[in-house]
Amino acid sequence: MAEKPPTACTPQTALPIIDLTPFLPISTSLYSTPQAHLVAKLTTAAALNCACRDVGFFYLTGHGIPEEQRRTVLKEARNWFINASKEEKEAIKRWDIGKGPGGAGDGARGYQRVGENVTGGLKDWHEAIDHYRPVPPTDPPYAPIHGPNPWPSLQTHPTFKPTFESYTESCLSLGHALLRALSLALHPSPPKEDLFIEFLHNPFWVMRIIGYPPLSSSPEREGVSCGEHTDYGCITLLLADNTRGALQVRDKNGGWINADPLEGAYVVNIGDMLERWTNGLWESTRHRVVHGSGNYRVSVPFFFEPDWVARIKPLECCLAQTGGVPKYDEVMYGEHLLSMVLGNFMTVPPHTPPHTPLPAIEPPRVGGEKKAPALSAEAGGVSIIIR
Ligand SMILES: N=C(N)NCCCC[C@H](N)C(=O)O
Ligand SMILES: O=C(O)CCC(=O)C(=O)O
Ligand SMILES: [Fe+2]
Repeated sequence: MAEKPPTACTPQTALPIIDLTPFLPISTSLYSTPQAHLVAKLTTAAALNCACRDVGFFYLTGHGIPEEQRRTVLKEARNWFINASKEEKEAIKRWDIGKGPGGAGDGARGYQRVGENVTGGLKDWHEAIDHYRPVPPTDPPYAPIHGPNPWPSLQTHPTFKPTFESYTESCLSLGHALLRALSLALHPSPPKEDLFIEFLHNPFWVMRIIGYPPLSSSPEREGVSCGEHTDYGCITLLLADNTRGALQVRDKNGGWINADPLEGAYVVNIGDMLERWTNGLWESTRHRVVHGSGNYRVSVPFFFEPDWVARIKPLECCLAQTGGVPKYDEVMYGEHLLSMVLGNFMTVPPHTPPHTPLPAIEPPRVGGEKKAPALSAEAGGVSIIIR
């Protein structure tokens, strides 16, 4: 008789490590019986439930994406940020809605220079290329986020586009596998892996390719590289270079945990839609980037999201575990994303120094219980970091 999977959680002071192997397509050949396979899945699912409930962030191993592919993605990203000229960068710039050549511009896709992103009313100290799932040019529900994505020139960077396109495919497969595991984590008995299938016919996705110059290179030599926020969708698969001490995660006591890179693993966190589906059983955990060391840091978060038109409200099995009263209004995922994304940019005069407080903006939240993030309280780095 196979061993029973564990049920109790142990208290966490660091990010838990979750092995997804039992949910990969190859996994069927790894176990001697279907029963042994199920036990392995339930063991992973139980660990996932604890990780999502207690921390909201975890390291993911056994994810099936080759190390070589992950290294290549980071190499391409770094190469472009370091070597592309100012003109090459501006050639694929993001435009405010309708402000690009010939009325182009979706307000989201493309290159963003250092200081163009804002979080909680403050400028972020990073540059980035944002890509979104390409959608047909006139498909109404997606307006104004209509594709395609702008790519660096094939002449100067011929391997960039194929590298990121094949990486996107890998992340989508991984996203589906992880959502099956999360389903089982919420519904182990009887075992149910398909809670999310109806929301994932055509999963939306967002990929940010981010370059972080050292904060010491900012005119004010302080502030944050990316302000405190939650992510907007299902799950974030974070691939980052080996810089330590940059990404910080809020713990349940209001302190910060360093989410340093772990060789071969993804850093994964849950987003706003999972908080809503679970009726708050799993919170979409706040995090920020404070890149204090002297190198140029590169990261590539892949946001695996529900269908654009999916209507998200607490799931029955989660309501049953949380007193039966929904804490969140129903929301269409695409509307939530739009309201968040369009708040990420603000046209500011070029002479404004980074990290001067901008006019306060209320981050749009549809329903839910989240408070607007504090505008500047965290920027001075007064919080305690537990290592
Ligand atoms: N797609 C995602 N999650 N992007 C997060 C970007 C950083 C936070 C954002 N400026 C904000 O104000 O929310
Ligand atoms: O660069 C990182 O480590 C995290 C970036 C992030 O949180 C985001 O883009 O949403
Ligand atoms: Fe994030």
